[in-house]
Amino acid sequence: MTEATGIVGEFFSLKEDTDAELLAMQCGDFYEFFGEDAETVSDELDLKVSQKSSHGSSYPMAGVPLDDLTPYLKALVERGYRVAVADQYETESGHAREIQRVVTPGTLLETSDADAQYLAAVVDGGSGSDPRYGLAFADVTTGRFLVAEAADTDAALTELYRFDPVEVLPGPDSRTDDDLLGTVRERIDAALTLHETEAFAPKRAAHAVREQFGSETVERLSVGPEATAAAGAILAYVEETGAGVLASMTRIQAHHGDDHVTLDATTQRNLELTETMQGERDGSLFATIDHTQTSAGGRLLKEWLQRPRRALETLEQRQESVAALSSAALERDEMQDTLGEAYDLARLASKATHGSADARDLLAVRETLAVLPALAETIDSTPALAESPLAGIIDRPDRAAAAALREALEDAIAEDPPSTVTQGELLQYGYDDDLDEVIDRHEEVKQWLDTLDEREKRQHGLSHVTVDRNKTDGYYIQVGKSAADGVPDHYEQVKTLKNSKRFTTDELEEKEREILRLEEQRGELEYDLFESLRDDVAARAELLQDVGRALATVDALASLATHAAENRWVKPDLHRGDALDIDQGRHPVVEQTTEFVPNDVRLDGEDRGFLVVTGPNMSGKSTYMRQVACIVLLAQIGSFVPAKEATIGLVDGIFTRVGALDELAQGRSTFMVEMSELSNILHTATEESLVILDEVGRGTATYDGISIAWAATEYLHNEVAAKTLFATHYHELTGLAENLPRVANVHVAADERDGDVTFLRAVRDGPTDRSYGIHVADLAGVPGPVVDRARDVLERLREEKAIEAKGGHSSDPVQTVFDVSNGQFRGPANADGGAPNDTTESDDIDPETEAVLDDLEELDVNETPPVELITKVQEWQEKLSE
Ligand SMILES: Nc1ncnc2c1ncn2[C@@H]1O[C@H](COP(=O)(O)OP(=O)(O)OP(=O)(O)O)[C@@H](O)[C@H]1O
Repeated sequence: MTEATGIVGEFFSLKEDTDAELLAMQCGDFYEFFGEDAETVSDELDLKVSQKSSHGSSYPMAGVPLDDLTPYLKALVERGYRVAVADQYETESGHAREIQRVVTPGTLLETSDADAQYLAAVVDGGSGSDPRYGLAFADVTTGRFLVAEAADTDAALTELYRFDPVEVLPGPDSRTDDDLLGTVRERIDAALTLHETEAFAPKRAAHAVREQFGSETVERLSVGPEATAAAGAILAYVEETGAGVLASMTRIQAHHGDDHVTLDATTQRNLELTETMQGERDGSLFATIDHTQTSAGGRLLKEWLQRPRRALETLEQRQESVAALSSAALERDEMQDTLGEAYDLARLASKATHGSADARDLLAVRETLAVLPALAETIDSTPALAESPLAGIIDRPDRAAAAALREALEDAIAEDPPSTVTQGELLQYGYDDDLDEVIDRHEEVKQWLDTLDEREKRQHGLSHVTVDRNKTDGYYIQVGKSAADGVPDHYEQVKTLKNSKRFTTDELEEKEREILRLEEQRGELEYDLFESLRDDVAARAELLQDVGRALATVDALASLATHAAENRWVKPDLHRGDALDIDQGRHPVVEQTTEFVPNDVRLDGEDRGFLVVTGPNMSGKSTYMRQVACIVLLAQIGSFVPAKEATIGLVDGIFTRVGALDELAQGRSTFMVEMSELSNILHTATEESLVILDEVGRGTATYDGISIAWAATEYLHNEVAAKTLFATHYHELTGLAENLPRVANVHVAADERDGDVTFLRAVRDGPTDRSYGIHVADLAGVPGPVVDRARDVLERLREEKAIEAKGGHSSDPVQTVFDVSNGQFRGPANADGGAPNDTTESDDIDPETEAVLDDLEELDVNETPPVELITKVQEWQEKLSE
């Protein structure tokens, strides 16, 4: 094929200069895609492909009209493409084209989605075995910019999951980090972009960050070189893609994991914070409690849920506001109505800095600025609200500056401006003297033209006269056929129609020239004035962000108050101790759709820190445990909680391990996932954490499962000492309460009468006596013979098996035996006259088994890391099966 020339050749040569996957090149009134790009675009967006010939070859071509590019770009970027845009501009010798910007998922400004749109960078600065991460997150649509640090891969993933970026820029060392990137690919729906490595170079990055945010700010942040490199890389990337929004990034904030409750990625998913396990928004905790009126308020509330706080003072302040707002129903309604008038100020600020805000956007800025004093008025005139922290929230932005900007816009922008910015009618009369002069003259000529028909009728005794304009004929006087013969001599005919004739006159032509000139003059003058007004607004980006933040905060608090008031939620008492006491708690999401049976939860740091939750399948164990996690989480965003009364000791992290639904599809064995999640919890949870374990050990053979569950319980109890709820079908575990001082049993009650099970959903102290699993199988329609056979097998298992168990006090291990046949513990070891390991002396044990038993005896469970324990158990199993 011969080399393409002409515009196709130009397209390919521009394409070579960019690493974007697609190129849209302006050709006159269209943006065109050629070659493979045309085919991709046509497949994705259903565009028609035609052929363009160049130098004897033909090339696929697809195009979109100039004004329609934005929605197409948006659609392509949302499908994960990076699209370069080459604009055409005039030169002395014709025109030229140049790539002005590259639109990527993280730099797309034209989003209509209310969600935050984070661009993330992650830099690994540690050594191979000791990684240390720096992260930066920027939302170009709102100017929000944060840096964070993470001590290991899991912590880095937790932050990434928390911010849920749409595009991730891995630093040079992170690109080969399969642990990190593999999980990012699996769990986060983000485009991975390999940006030039120089952008991550420490010196260059630090310089960029100082230039953008000022040296002082950067020093105050005191983050390590990795986080600075990540921040610098983001700045370089935003600049290079040509998004033109750097000016809206007015502030850099450090996100300190320590201020927030640790919520690892798995937990965020398990608790269905922002979407359900099936990926739906509806049914998530966020969707349930969201009554915000503005998209900024919704974004903030979601951020609160994803980043619950640890600081008691912050939480109590939020609680006070929620309490005040929930007691003042009428005023809250009024404030929510007022908030309904607000637009997304942070996004408008970004549009202004980018130069894409039109007059309607500035009008939106003006209207939203007016919301602030309106809210302040309601707050000030309502004692309960005025005395709450709300008053301070409203006063935080510079209100005088906000009022001044609003007034400036009030005097400037026309009441109903068009969406184009080049054709005038954007500004009010009186805003600018020169403009007023043009407007006066323009109006005068318009007036002259508007009244011309009447004058012509009167002066020349004509009937059926109209004056109008169109593209081909310009201004004309149209006279009905019957009167057309009587027009004066100076009328010059321009066109004959079926029922009329069109004329012009010298005077009309002159006025036409004048009005065109005035229109152009007015358009240009207004555009210049508008641009400088827009620049003024852009220069106040930080103020707009402050006001936007204040409105969003009030909106989010009012939303919490609304939900609390409508659902009878109560204000929890927060404290720094261990006790968790929930009286008649409910699950915040399940209670919306079910006649919910409330349940109590009581945990303390002394004799009740670990609850083993048993109960039949389907009885409500998972719901109960999730309810506890959700209530604690809600309390730590400052919300009220679904309960009659609650006292909540603040936690530093919430960890969950619940049944994995979809991991198999992602190519990892369920059991492997289960174990790595367990391992993460055992390593990371602390004494101040809340741990929720649902059926740990289920993914493997029963005895493996029990052993792991058993060992994990001991470790969590003895070493970690976290507040834990552990639901299990292994009834053997209920015996642990006898040996481990902080373990207590609770069960979800069911009533069995005449072979029928009724779920009571009530949680009671003590273990359950049966599992009812076979009953559920029966309920589910498993064939009769299978159910009967299962009963037989169960019976036999109960008769034949006994499990050896080890108690808790590491200094003085207690040997106990749980006898499944009678559901009782036989320990301590020699309580029934013989130690369980008496059996090792039996004659028929082979040497391999004996070796395993010796090994087992020697192993100190409390001193052995859980993962090693698991490996050991697997080793023994293999030996025994040999
Ligand atoms: N307190 C409650 N009040 C009303 N309905 C409840 C309550 N708790 C649970 N449910 C309902 O009972 C059903 C089963 O609950 P859940 O999944 O928590 O049971 P489970 O004991 O964990 O089951 P399995 O052991 O089979 O996993 C769910 O549909 C849930 O909505």
